[in-house]
Amino acid sequence: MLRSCAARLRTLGASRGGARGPGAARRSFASEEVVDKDCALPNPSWSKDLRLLFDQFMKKCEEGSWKRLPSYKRSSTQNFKDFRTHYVDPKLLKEEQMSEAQLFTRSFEDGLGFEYVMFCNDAEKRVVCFFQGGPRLQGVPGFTHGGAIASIIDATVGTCAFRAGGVVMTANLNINYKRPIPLCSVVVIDGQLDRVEGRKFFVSCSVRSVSEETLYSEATSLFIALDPNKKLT
Ligand SMILES: CCCCC/C=C\C/C=C\C/C=C\C/C=C\CCCC(=O)SCCNC(=O)CCNC(=O)[C@H](O)C(C)(C)COP(=O)(O)OP(=O)(O)OC[C@H]1O[C@@H](n2cnc3c(N)ncnc32)[C@H](O)[C@@H]1OP(=O)(O)O
Repeated sequence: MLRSCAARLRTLGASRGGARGPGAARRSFASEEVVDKDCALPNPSWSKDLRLLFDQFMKKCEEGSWKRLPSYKRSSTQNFKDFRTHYVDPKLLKEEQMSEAQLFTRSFEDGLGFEYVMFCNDAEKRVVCFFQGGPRLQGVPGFTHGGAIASIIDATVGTCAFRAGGVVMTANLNINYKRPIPLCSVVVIDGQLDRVEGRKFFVSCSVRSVSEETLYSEATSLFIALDPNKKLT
């Protein structure tokens, strides 16, 4: 069992699996069917700016070089199950806690937390994230909390590393906060895989205003592809 999981996790990098096709993902959960909504699609809380950027990049997807990445509160893909089986020590986690587990950046009601959509261009080794931070992400009055900015940066550069290297974890994330991000504004996070050294994936990104006039933050990061033969805990 573990060996086959390890083998599947090893191939995850090649398949760059993880995300499923667009639309809802179905999971049978006890008797009723749980339908996980694809959160990377417009909802009424999206501003005009966010919708415009979404429409622009959906057109690029039609041209073929970019791909929209679906995003769910919970992932029930085989990759995710393999990750849990292989790396999560059952003694550390209680089942009832795990049943409540959700992706942190997808754990807020529409419009209150992280509203975002990511597009990837594997040929250019880039992931672009359009992010609208809601009112529950306030740091100093009127501006987005630095930890919330770090979370969406981690998710964006992490997705960039994941597309190239499969199951990765953040080893290092350095952020220079240049200008505060006004709460509820839309920003463009442009992630770029800079180099790969063995299991080390170096990814950088900028966080800019929609007009590109304001550079809010810049970050560098190191992600490590997990070694299935090494325990995490
Ligand atoms: C991921 C999902 C899995 C399932 C996928 C399915 C569906 C999901 C779909 C999409 C997912 C998309 C993207 C994911 C998005 C975001 C990812 C979020 C990631 C996180 O939010 S994750 C939480 C925070 N993260 C941690 O909780 C990690 C704690 N940490 C550790 O668990 C270990 O630390 C680990 C595993 C990182 C490495 O451990 P290890 O034993 O495998 O590797 P080792 O230590 O041997 O280092 C190997 C080489 O890296 C160098 N190195 C290591 N650390 C360094 C550092 N800090 N600075 C400079 N160099 C460093 C060494 O110096 C050596 O270099 P050299 O080879 O040259 O000697």
